[in-house]
Amino acid sequence: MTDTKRGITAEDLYQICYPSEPQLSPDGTKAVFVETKMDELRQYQSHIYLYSLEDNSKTALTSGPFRDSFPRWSPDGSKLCFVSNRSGKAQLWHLDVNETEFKQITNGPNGISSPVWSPDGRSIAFAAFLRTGQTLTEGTEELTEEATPKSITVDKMKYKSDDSGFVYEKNKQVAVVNIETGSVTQLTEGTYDHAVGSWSPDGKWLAITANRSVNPDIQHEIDIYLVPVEGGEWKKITNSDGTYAMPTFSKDGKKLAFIGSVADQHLYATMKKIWVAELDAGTVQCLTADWDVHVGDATIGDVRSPGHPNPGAVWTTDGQGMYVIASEKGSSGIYLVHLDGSVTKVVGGERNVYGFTFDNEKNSLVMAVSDSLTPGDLFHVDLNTETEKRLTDVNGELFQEIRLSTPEEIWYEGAEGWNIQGWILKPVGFQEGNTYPAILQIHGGPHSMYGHTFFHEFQLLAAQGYVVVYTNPRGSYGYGERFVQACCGDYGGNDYKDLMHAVDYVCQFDYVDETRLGVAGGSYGGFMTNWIIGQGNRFKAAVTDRSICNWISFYGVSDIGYYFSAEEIQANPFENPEKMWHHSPLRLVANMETPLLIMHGERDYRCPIEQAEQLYMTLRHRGKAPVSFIRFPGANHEMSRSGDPEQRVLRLQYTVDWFNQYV
Ligand SMILES: CC(=O)N[C@@H](C)C(=O)N[C@@H](C)C(=O)O
Repeated sequence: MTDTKRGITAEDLYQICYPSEPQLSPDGTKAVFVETKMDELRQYQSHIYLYSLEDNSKTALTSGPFRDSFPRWSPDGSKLCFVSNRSGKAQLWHLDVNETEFKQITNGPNGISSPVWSPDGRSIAFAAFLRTGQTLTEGTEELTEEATPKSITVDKMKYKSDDSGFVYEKNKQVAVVNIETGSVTQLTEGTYDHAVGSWSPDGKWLAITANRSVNPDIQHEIDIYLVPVEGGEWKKITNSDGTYAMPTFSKDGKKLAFIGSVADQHLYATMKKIWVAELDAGTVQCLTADWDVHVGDATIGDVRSPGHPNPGAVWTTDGQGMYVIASEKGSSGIYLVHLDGSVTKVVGGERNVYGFTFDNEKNSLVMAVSDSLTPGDLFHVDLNTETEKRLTDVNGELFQEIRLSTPEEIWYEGAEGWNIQGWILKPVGFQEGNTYPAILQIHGGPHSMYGHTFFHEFQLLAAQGYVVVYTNPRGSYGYGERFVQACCGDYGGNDYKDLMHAVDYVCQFDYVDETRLGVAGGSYGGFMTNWIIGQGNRFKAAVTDRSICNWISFYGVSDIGYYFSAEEIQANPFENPEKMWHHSPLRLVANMETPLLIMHGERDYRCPIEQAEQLYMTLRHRGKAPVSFIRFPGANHEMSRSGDPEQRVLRLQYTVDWFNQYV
């Protein structure tokens, strides 16, 4: 039989869509969710869909050239609210399920997000960005930046952020809107960022989070507060000793569960735990102190942007535990954490669960899942019968014509004899007896996790005839706290060796042509790519994306530079510049002879483009190896995952062309 399927292309990205934010109706008979895809103009659209679990029908509730998100059922399931930019800015909209008309509820000057229904279904709490001194209740003045301000006074250290640009003078405030009258009560103010958590079951309190420390620039703690909705004294639940998020009330209102980690540890390399506050006793306890697993989805892919709203800790009906997403050995699943600290896996498998939702009685759940061959779909799980059913196949038609490569899991010995997990994608159309070039892919973070999720770029390289090797060196999530922290202060040390051992490991296979190797990575993965080509000429070509090459300048130009370097490099430019320089690939430029493609977004505030400029200039000046520099105007650090679709496709094409030319 002839194989009529084809390999995936860069342009297939325009067709790939994914569902997110599933929300089961309280009675468990239907689910709403967001489906994100690109339109004919290659712009993103997100719409709200309704899936009936009774007749398995799928209906679009919204349409048009808009971004709709945050669908949320009212507690009795008769109404829906969602956030949409259909009137210009992201505002809260309301939809009666028996009617087709939407009603706009908020008119905040700068848009809103994160709606949460009150238990009586009359009000909705939400978050809104406001300029210092600006309120939600007075006027609707636009918070637009002057097109070209004549000057900007910077007096904070946290004055810019990769996703929001310049954030000086703006803060996130929490408010409540009455959906009948539209009247808005702003609950928070001041120069602090606040986030909505959950309502107490009696509707009197709102649990929120905020960093209200004296100096938020250097004090990173985020506390949980209870704010009385009708006004009055706040209650502080945590003790400014960590970063805590997503508080949820137990059904009896006596406890709060939340996710976080204590402050005396690393901000980025500390696994998140589950905490419970007993509100009457005023105690806070970590439930999962002995569970060496990260709570949250640490998986990294390239179809969705990370950080989709996830439900946090969802209490069981008997209040004896809570369901959460956690990440282990390349998979993320749903776990039940009991009040005594014991943990049961509820939904496992070699896959990436990136969202879930329960009905009121916790009889069933709907989850959003990706795996190595599926960008994302929804599944229903009946917890009583323990049966699982696939609800959607959003890319079914497209993927019917595409031949994907199925990854093979490997475990190999890294530095110091550590056991390292990784995967090999063989080329599409692989034939025994042939040899193939191989590309080592390195993830960023470094505290994230490659795993059982869809990676378009890897499939594209496999379709182009490459073996793709991707592993989780030390520093990755999924293998316990010691493992995730093991690269801190040692960038380019044993993390580098773990990666090189992966290359040694795959080069044992007859089908790998060890004279034709390439290496690629983004962000920390870009740092490591630069580091690797500074060590020698083992690779024929390299592609470094949104990379870091000089920690001394990164410290001052990155939105997180001054504290990220302190934890990750364990140095700063005024106390130990030698260490900053020691770990900088720019130091190794005299050794670099590998053809290098440098790609970088011009509005990347995480790893600003000056990093790419320094590397490009020195390599060009030295003139020993081909180097090409592609700048992406307007693109930020998330470009490869959620940026302009045409730029994403171009980036993939440049990558393939570079490897095809030099490997
Ligand atoms: C915490 C952080 O943003 N680290 C960056 C240096 C990084 O490596 N980011 C990764 C997740 C990326 O892929 O962009």
